[in-house]
This record gives sequence, structure tokens and C-alpha cells, in this order.
Amino acid sequence: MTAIQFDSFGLAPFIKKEEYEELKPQLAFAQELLFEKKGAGSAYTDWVDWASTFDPTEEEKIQRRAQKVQGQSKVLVVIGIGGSYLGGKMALDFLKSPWYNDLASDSETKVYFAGNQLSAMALRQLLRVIGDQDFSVNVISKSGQTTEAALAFRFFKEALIKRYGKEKASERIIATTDAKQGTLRAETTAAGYDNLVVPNGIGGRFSVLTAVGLLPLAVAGVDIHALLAGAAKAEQYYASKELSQNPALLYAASRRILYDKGYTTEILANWEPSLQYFGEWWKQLMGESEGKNQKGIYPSSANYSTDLHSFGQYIQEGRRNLFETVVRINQVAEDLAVPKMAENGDGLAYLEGKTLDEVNQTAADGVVLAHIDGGVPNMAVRVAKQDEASLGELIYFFEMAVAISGYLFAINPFNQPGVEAYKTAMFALLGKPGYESQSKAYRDRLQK
Ligand SMILES: O=P(O)(O)OC[C@H]1O[C@](O)(CO)[C@@H](O)[C@@H]1O
Repeated sequence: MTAIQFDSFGLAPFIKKEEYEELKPQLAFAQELLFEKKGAGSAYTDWVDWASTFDPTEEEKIQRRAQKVQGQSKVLVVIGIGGSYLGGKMALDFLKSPWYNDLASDSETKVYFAGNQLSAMALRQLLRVIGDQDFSVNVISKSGQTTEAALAFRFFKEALIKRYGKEKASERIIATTDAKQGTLRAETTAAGYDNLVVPNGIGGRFSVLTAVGLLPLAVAGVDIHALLAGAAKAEQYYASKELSQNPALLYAASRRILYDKGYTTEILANWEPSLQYFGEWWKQLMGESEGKNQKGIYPSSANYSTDLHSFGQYIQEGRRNLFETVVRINQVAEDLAVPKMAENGDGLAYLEGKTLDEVNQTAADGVVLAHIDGGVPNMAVRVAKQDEASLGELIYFFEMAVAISGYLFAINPFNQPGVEAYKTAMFALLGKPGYESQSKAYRDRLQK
């Protein structure tokens, strides 16, 4: 049985059945491009059967590294950005808790993330949070030369060396990077760090089920075997050529039909704070895959009911180019009965006998109806529960959908050429060797 269900009830007023029929040849073509590795970027599609073909010795290696970290440290600092950060953070929050570090018992290793921005304040504060706790570092960079991650690594190397001395510091570092290329690989080889490999055929944003996401998760006690097993099962479900049998295909088709009608912004909404970073992970997956050649759906996210009291007004009555995909959890791991009170001063006696999750689910139902009435097409992805098997499937569902979607847009869903523009400007302004010729032009524009 699948762990997720796709609910298209909220699309009925916006999409006619015939519109799906018309799209079927294009969907079949997109699937052919992906599965037969004939499409643009096909060298980066190894994620398609990654989980089902996962090498057990790689899993053992990850577990051994995780056990070593657990044995030596109270804290693991995971350094990385984009796909080398968001998958691990998203899965940790989803499977454990956004407050995992606060709730961790003495025998558990806390996991903090660094190198996902360039903030001096954030770095200093994280160093203070670690304080005198023993710590290890997992530096993750597929390319091995991303500035944010490399710079944060330099600071943490300094902190490790100060604390443990040069030799012992190296024993607390695990590098997850390309097998052969990049400055991080070269440094790893020279310094003899423990290391894991980011597979060549899987791009950063598709890498959560590789060592990139799996090591930090294993350190936090997540069952990585079950996570992979969930994704492996999903490979069968979401390969179906039959639109009515394949929710990932239906989701991709629905997004495309909506886009053609002018619904160019998608909101991925959730009703659980532990899914906030699911939205962040999803935004990279969708935005970096689709946003090319002046095309693509703009990915945004919302955390309900919090955001109903901030930009909920816009969703209900603002410009009508929005559609919404809501990730809903059928069975929450922890619930609370609304307390019974002798007095009804707060006017909430009508909720007695219900649980807080029942109120939350009812609010979610109400919002669907309100948003449909406000002209916002609505889809729901219903997840059985927040466990490893469900998350493995959920990850694969969105990866498959965006690959199909990218081919429907006739773009390469697996590259990210546009990200280089900011890097070029930043390097030229910082004076990185090799960027001298562009430096003056950028400085003149900023009048610096
Ligand atoms: O793992 P790396 O190579 O450090 O890259 C981090 C992120 O940076 C990007 O390459 C964009 O610059 C993303 O695609 C990637 O997820």
C-alpha cells in the first residue's frame, strides 16, 4: 500500500477531464525521456532507481561513520548549503522534531547545521551553543568548492584544532564530496579525513537519500534503511504510465495545466511545524529544476495556521495567479485532548471532547474550501504518518513529479546554470583570483 494519497478534489472547479486527456501524449513523452535516459540532463538521473539498487556496503559504511560520531561527540555540525543541507534538515525535522536538539537525551548526538549562509552572527552564536561540548564535523559539498560551505568549514577546522590539536581534529571530520574532483576531495585525500561519496549521477537537490542526507540522519538515530525502503517502493508506484494510477504524474499534469491558465505560483502548505523545512527542501527541488528559459512555476511555501494570520489575506483575495498544494499528515504521532474546564470564560467549551489535531484537521478542511471559493486551485498530498517509509515515498513523489514537469516545460530539469551569476559577481567583488577582469565593472556599478 502506498503511504501517500493524492487528493485532487480542490481542482474540480479549475481543470476539466479533457484537459488531462489532451496532455497524455506529452506526459508519455516526458516519461520516455526520463526512463530511457534520452532527455536533457539524463546523466543526472541516477536517483530514479537509487534506493532500490542501494549498495548495502555503502549503508554499512554510513552506519559505521555515524557510530563513530555518536561515540566521540555530543554535537555533530553539518556544513553544507542547498542540496547539501536542505534534505538532511528537512528529514531530521520531519522524522524527529524541529526541537530535536532541545529534546535530545544524554546518549543522543545533537545535529546543528552551518555553512548555509554567510552570517557572522549565526556562526559566532553556533560556536557559543556548542560551547565545551565535544563535537565532530560533517562537511558536505558535491562540487567541493562552494564558498559558503568551504568558509564555514575553515572556521570549524580552526575551532577543532584549537580544541583537540591538529591530528585529533582530523579524526573528527567526515567529508562528503565527489569521488574525484574538487578542492574538498583534494584536501580530504591530503589530510586523510574519513569520507563518503556524493554520486556523480545525482544532483545536489536530489541527493537526500545518498550519504549527503543519510549520515546526519543516522547520527540522529533515524532508520535510514526504512527511509530507503520507502523510496524503493515508491519507484514502482510512480513509474506507472497510467495517469489514473500514478499520482506523481497526475500532480505534474495538474501543475502544468494550471500554469497554462496563468496560475504561475505554487504554494506548498503544511499544517505541522515539523514540515516547515519540507517546504524549504521542496522550493530548491522545484525552483532549481524548473526555473529556466523564462519559464517555470514559482515555488513558495506556507506554514499553517501561522501564515493564515500573515499573508493568508493575499492568498484569499490577492492577485489570482496562485495555486496550492497542501501536505497533510493523516495520523500525527502525538495528540492532546482539549482540556475540560468548569468555566467557559474563553468560549471554547464547544471544543471539549475533541483533540487538538482534530481542530487542526478541521481548520485545514475549512481553509481548502475558503481558498477554492477565493479562486485558488487546491491539491493535497496526504501522508499516512511521519515515519521513515512515508518520507522516503514522499521524497520520491516530488522528485519524480519535478522531473516529468521539467520535460513538459522542455527544459533541462537537472542543471542550474543561473546560480553562477551571483557567484561571478561575488567573486569579482571579493577579488578571487581569476575574476580580475570583471572586478572593476562590478565595483563601478556599485560605485565602490
Ligand atoms: O554541494 P555543493 O556543490 O556545495 O552545492 C551546493 C548547492 O549549490 C548549488 O550548486 C547552487 O550553487 C546547488 O545546486 C547545490 O545544491
